[in-house]
Amino acid sequence: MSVTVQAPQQLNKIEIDLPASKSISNRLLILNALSYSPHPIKNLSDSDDTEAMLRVFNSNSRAFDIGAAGTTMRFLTAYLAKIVGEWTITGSSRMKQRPIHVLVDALNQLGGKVEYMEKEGFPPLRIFGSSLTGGELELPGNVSSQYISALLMVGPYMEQGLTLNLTGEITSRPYIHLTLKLMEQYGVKCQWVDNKITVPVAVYQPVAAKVEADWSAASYWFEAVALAGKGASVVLKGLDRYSWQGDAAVAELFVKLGVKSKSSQKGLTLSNTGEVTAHFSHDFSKEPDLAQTFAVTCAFLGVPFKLTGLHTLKIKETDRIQALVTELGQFGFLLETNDKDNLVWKGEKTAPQSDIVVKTYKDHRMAMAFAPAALKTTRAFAIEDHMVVTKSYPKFWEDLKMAGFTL
Ligand SMILES: O=C(O)C1=C[C@@H](OP(=O)(O)O)[C@@H](O)[C@H](O)C1
Ligand SMILES: C=C(OP(=O)(O)O)C(=O)O
Repeated sequence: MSVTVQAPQQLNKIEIDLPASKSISNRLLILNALSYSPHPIKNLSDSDDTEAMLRVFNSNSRAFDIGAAGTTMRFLTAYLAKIVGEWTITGSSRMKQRPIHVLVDALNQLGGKVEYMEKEGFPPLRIFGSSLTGGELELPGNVSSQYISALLMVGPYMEQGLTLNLTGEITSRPYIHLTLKLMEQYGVKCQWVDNKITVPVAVYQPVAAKVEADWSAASYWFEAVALAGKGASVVLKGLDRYSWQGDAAVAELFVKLGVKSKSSQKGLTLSNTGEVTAHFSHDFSKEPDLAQTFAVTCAFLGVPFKLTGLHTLKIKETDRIQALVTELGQFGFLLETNDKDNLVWKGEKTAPQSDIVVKTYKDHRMAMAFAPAALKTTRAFAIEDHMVVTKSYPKFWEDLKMAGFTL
């Protein structure tokens, strides 16, 4: 299935109810379980990734399939390693290509027993849950922060607590910070000094927690306002400028692409100032999920760019570096990359292909990053397998329609 996207003439007086953050939802589900919380979580995400986590918690089975949800796979692996019993956990074909050995090695060193069921280093896993001894451990911090968050949340229940010495350049740092802040909300305070994070032996205190709106999802509305031109505006209801989500950085970053934002009682109002930078460069190692939004926005605004810090993009839902090169290429943008950690556009263009169908590669962010580009194309284009958006933003297409897009 695919959808053809046509944009409205203008974007004005639009109000959007953003989805709840899947990152916060999936952390709170683990923390609620570990604290035996009687409180339901308010505003829980309705994304596939959170549904996958809920299915596990509501199941009597010992064998779980979490689909394409990275956080669910990583957080549950650590969680199940401390719940007595024998468990298996698998996922989509892509999930079986996303490495997990850093986490598995760590759990096995901390007294756990986790085995690979197929390919060494990748899901599916067999987990023999028991009490974990814990202690001090060296761990690469430059592959995925999700391994670190997974271990930290279970850390207070390890016999000796947990001390992680992170090696390499720490990637996706704000997500680790988010984990620590939520753990603190449940009464466990850790210490993070330089590359060392220390988790005390402790017991979580249940709290009535509420999930914030998702800042990564907000990025597609910043993009739409940027591409719609001067005078465009959108209100993102209930979005708070002060958030522990690292992707809140999108607000500051989009100022360079002509979008300013202002908080009000309603939420955050985005408006287009018409002031756009001549060149955009940024290191996305703290906000990897924003890279696609910026690549597409800059290209369609005609702003040459250099995006760096993209090393984790190759092991996400798809190889996002290659996917961007190929799909922006269909529109005539000639991108360059070292195929490792950067993406560069020097402003070179050729004629776009006719009858473009954007491939999404089972990646929600490919669909959502390309849809607003319709505001800049003279011919409508299609997006393939468009319902991939349910991974994080199930009502994305409904919201676009509300904003005047024709699908
Ligand atoms: O902890 C989290 O909630 C996430 C961490 C990031 O992954 P990496 O740490 O693998 O970069 C991010 O890309 C993902 O969407 C959500
Ligand atoms: C990378 C992402 O998710 P995950 O790693 O949790 O599958 C994402 O949502 O962009």
